Amino acid sequence: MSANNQATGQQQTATYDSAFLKACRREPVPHTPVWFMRQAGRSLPEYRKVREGIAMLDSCMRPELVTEITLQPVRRHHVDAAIYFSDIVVPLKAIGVDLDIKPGVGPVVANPIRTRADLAQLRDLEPGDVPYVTEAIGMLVRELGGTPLIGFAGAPFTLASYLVEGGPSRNHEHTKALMYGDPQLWADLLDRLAEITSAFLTVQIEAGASAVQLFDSWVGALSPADYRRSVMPASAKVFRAVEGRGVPRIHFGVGTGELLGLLGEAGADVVGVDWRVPLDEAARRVGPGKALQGNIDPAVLFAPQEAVETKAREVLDAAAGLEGHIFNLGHGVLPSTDPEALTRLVEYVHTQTAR
Ligand SMILES: Cc1c2[nH]c(c1CCC(=O)O)Cc1[nH]c(c(CCC(=O)O)c1C)Cc1[nH]c(c(CCC(=O)O)c1C)Cc1[nH]c(c(C)c1CCC(=O)O)C2
Repeated sequence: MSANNQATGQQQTATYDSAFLKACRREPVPHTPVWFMRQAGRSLPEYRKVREGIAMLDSCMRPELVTEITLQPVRRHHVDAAIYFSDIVVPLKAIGVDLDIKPGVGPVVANPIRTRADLAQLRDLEPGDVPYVTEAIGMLVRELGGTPLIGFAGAPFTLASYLVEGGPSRNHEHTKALMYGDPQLWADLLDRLAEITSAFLTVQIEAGASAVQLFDSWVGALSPADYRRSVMPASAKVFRAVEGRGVPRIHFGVGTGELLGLLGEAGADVVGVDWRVPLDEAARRVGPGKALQGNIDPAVLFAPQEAVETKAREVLDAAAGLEGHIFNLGHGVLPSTDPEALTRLVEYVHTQTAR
């Protein structure tokens, strides 16, 4: 057995009975598991301290720093899972795409992809392109013990949006122009991205990640018909590539109320829900055989504790009949969130649901 496979095996054994993985498998849980999207990051003073003077993308390539940042919210909040500290554009950077993450802006791409010739920027990702990922996950698996590590990647549509627009976009106009105007080039672009994303998730699983989340953050901009025709084949390809490894697959996007059924159909074991659709209604839209993750509005954390608990109670009540529920926010932790409000929320959910 290779050292990597051994790490994978050890991690899967140590974490198998965790509340988080049980909920992903829709088995009974000792308490509702909790983690937060963007739990590692600017809301934590200890994060801001270790990141001082280090650019975002550089920090993602330093295994010891990645390990420390990934562990910070686990230590502080006692969440039920860690999420690997990285970014959705890291695999693109690793294959040589000229891009950067600008503070307060997000990913910015030097040469946007809009023609067939531009596709040449996207070669296959090899494990050797991201040695720091394998190394950091190996360290994390040893440190985390029974706490599962979630690996992640950006989904083809969301990555395409950054690549085609050249940066963050409100209306995704260039992306949609390509999707509607040149369906063959669009399909080829998404297929390339599916290959890269599949390879990136596979590296994380082989290094010891216990679950993976595919972030299609901006796909809520599409109608169900367009999603099914122009995006779902590529996302489904990613889910098939990581199927059958005993590693649950989570699928999440913002504003995807009308797409929830399709997000599940694409191949997810767990569907992430934002705060716009209550979980009981989300369960009807997703159908049986899938767990749900969510879904308190991240802005609620700015209200007094009592109001946060009222909202958390509503989420737990709506989730009462679900086959499997992982408590989370409906999108990432906002940077100016009081970290103590997050710690108290974890404690509230754990005590309310202890069985
Ligand atoms: C769309 C998207 C991106 N990156 C990601 C997504 C999907 C999730 C989502 O919908 O929020 C995913 C991501 N990015 C980051 C993580 C870390 C793990 C975690 O969730 O704790 C994860 C899971 C770190 C990060 N990625 C980024 C930061 C902030 C930069 C910093 O701390 O210097 C962090 C902690 C940068 C980034 N990268 C991106 C954005 C929009 C930004 C924020 C820009 C800004 O407001 O400054 C692209």
